[in-house]
Amino acid sequence: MNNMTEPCTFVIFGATGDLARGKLLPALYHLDAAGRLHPGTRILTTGRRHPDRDAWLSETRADLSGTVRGGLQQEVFTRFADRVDYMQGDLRQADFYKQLQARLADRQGFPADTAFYMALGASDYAGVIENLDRVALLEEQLGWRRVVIEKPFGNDLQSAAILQQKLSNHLREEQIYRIDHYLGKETVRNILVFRFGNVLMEPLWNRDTIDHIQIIHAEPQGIGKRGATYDASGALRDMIQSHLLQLLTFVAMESPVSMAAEALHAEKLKVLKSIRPIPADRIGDYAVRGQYDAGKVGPDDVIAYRDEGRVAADSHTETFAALKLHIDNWRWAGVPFLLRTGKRMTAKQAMVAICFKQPPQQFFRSSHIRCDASNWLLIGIQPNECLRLEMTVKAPGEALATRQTALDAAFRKADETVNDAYEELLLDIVRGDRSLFLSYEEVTQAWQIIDPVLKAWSKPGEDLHLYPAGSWGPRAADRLFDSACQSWRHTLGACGCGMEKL
Ligand SMILES: NC(=O)C1=CN([C@@H]2O[C@H](COP(=O)(O)OP(=O)(O)OC[C@H]3O[C@@H](n4cnc5c(N)ncnc54)[C@H](OP(=O)(O)O)[C@@H]3O)[C@@H](O)[C@H]2O)C=CC1
Ligand SMILES: O=C1O[C@H](COP(=O)(O)O)[C@@H](O)[C@H](O)[C@H]1O
Repeated sequence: MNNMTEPCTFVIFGATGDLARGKLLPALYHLDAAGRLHPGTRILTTGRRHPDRDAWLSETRADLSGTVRGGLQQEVFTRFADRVDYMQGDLRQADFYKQLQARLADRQGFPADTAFYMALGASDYAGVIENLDRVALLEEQLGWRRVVIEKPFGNDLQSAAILQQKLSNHLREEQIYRIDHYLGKETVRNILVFRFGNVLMEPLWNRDTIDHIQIIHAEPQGIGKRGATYDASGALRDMIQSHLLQLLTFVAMESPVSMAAEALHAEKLKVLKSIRPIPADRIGDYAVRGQYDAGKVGPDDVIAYRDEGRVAADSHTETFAALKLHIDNWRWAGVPFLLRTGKRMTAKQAMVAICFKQPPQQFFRSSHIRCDASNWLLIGIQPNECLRLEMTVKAPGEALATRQTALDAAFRKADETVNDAYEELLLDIVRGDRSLFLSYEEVTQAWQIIDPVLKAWSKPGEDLHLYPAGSWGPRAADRLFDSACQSWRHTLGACGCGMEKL
């Protein structure tokens, strides 16, 4: 067994939802398969949709068959299923907590150390925690009690403050794990290693050589069955307030004094604090919103966002958001950071794309500046995890003709697998390691940045651009660039890293 943790109980609220089905349960299964879950660890899942354990388990088995690496292994699934219990109920009803308390208290093998996981919409967190405390489930006499809060932490700056106030009535800060699964991704943590484990890039990593930076997340999926949760959220809250701003901090921060939680939090917070506020009267110059219309993703015809289940027919919730930010500090003055995310886009790709400035003199070109002569560093996060450096080289034959070529570096060897983000983070919770979880200050600072945009987008308006499903989003997002030479990067393309796709 490798890195096995102590036995504990995971209680998952929202275990019938998209997050649990698509990410949390596969992560727990993978940990079990790898012998990283203690044999005594138990999982109590809750939801409304299924009446009993059998119904929940049968859906979970079908889900896992489609999601786990290397296909479902019956032996592992049997062991996994033996750990799991399910409780149906409405978590807005007080009775639910009495039943939960009874289920955990009769100690049907549930270890006392317990992590409560909120795989729920943001508006439910405070109520659940208050109720857990009411039935004494947060008391720590017998073992630790930790609460995992999914992003977004609140709905805006004000509600985040209210949520924090409510949590602190029931929990010590050390019990709160504000999760952002992007920080659990190995390719995201590799940004820190790439930056601070090599001397090569540091002299170039600033305003002198960098033209602009793009932080991109595109996915072809729509919102599936999570209409109710997503329609109350939107792309800005769902992806930018958390994941993309966290990626930005990794790209932009100064070297921390160590990789310990406080040191990382401090450097990330400095970056967030240096971001120039977006002026409320000029939102359109800095932010573009869109919503997917019907279209074609690959070979499939797909419906418009407004026709998805549990979405308001006149919804103005954005499924695409793009933002231009400036970091007003010594290193980054004058370098725009462009963030873009969208659902029902052409293809899946998350990456950081760093565009370097044009050479000061064009020896190998006609006198006018050519847009395609920039060097790019592309840091693939998923599914293509390659590191790619695009540069200008001489084209064979013609005198001084040039062309672009790429140096590709694999993130992993072909026979290595990369753990899911949630695998590591779930173990960190059990170990009590909060270094990859967010501080409250970071969360509020991130809300501070996007709050003016949220306010402007809370109303319907002509600035909500419909884009066909299967495209790269609305063309209006192009207007965020400062120069005609700048344009969005979409994918890493065929990266010659020799990596097999997981
Ligand atoms: N989906 C993803 O990939 C990711 C999501 N997140 C975050 O995770 C959270 C959950 O998202 P997601 O799973 O997508 O949302 P879903 O809408 O898919 O799931 C919501 C879950 O909450 C349950 N629920 C809602 N109301 C009640 C209630 N009154 N009583 C009992 N259960 C209830 C639902 O149960 P039922 O369906 O049985 O009614 C369902 O299990 C969000 O905050 C999101 O931002 C974070 C990272 C990734
Ligand atoms: O937090 C979320 O993330 C997923 C995308 O996660 P990834 O690891 O697959 O990139 C997104 O689909 C979801 O809407 C959002 O809530």
